[in-house]
Amino acid sequence: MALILDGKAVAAAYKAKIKAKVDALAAQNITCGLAILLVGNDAASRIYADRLVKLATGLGVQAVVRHLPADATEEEVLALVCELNEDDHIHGILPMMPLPPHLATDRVAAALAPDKDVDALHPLNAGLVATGKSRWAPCTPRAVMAILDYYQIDVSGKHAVVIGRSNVVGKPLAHLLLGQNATVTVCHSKTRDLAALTRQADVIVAAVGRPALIGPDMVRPGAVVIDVGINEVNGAVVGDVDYDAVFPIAGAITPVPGGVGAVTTVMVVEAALRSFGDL
Ligand SMILES: Nc1nc(=O)c2c([nH]1)NC[C@@H]1CN(c3ccc(C(=O)N[C@@H](CCC(=O)O)C(=O)O)cc3)C=[N+]21
Repeated sequence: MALILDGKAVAAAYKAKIKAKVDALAAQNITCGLAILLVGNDAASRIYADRLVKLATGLGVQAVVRHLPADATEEEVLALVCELNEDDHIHGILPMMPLPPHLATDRVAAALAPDKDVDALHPLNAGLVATGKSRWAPCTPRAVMAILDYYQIDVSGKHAVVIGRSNVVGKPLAHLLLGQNATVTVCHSKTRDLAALTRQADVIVAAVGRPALIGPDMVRPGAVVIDVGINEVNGAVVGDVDYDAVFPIAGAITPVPGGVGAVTTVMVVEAALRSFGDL
């Protein structure tokens, strides 16, 4: 029987701090603005954008979704990024990943104003995260670390196995875990015998986007299982972990929904507010 790591409880602690900050800004007639740049129709990105707009609005932060069609040209995307960079009412910009394959993610990332770059996509910010010099890692890895911190799960000296090597989740999360003195293994689609590695893990983080990727045979009894996946299956949102099967074996586990995702959205609003100083 696993301890359920409740993302909503973690989120609540941050929401209170965000609300205080937003109220202080409102007293000065300042409204924080977040722009979500969505190109195409990725399911996880749509779910995320909807959640973000609801959360931000509820907290008094103005969130706008700028939606471009899946066949938008790179020039159109870059022009929109430039417009948002120059818009004084916009304090944070979040381009949803993945971008459609015909777009060069690197060039879009490099076009972001580094100060408005909510998910540390700009190479300057990514480099600072990799060298352990930035408080503003991408929002999903920060959400994972916030959950571990809230439940006082110390990763120092532990073996963390991260599955997924994206620039928004796997890679930066590996850096954050290293910063907390974990021994980190990063796995991906070319990894041989994934189960042999996950069975050695004290902490498993699944960030792939494949339902039921992690089954009970892959988890050492007592391991901490963090599910970053957001998949739509028959209209329901599920993660990358076969939750019901893994729950009896794990020591602690994040549900989906109500786990990492519930904290990630709060991290975005926090990051949008960062130009106004620390919370
Ligand atoms: N640059 C970038 N950064 C991302 O972090 C990123 C991205 N692009 N593209 C899309 C994926 C997906 N993603 C989600 C995060 C939270 C929820 C979320 O709030 N989930 C809630 C509710 C789900 C529901 O509606 O049931 C929950 O898990 O409790 C969903 C999806 C972030 N991603």
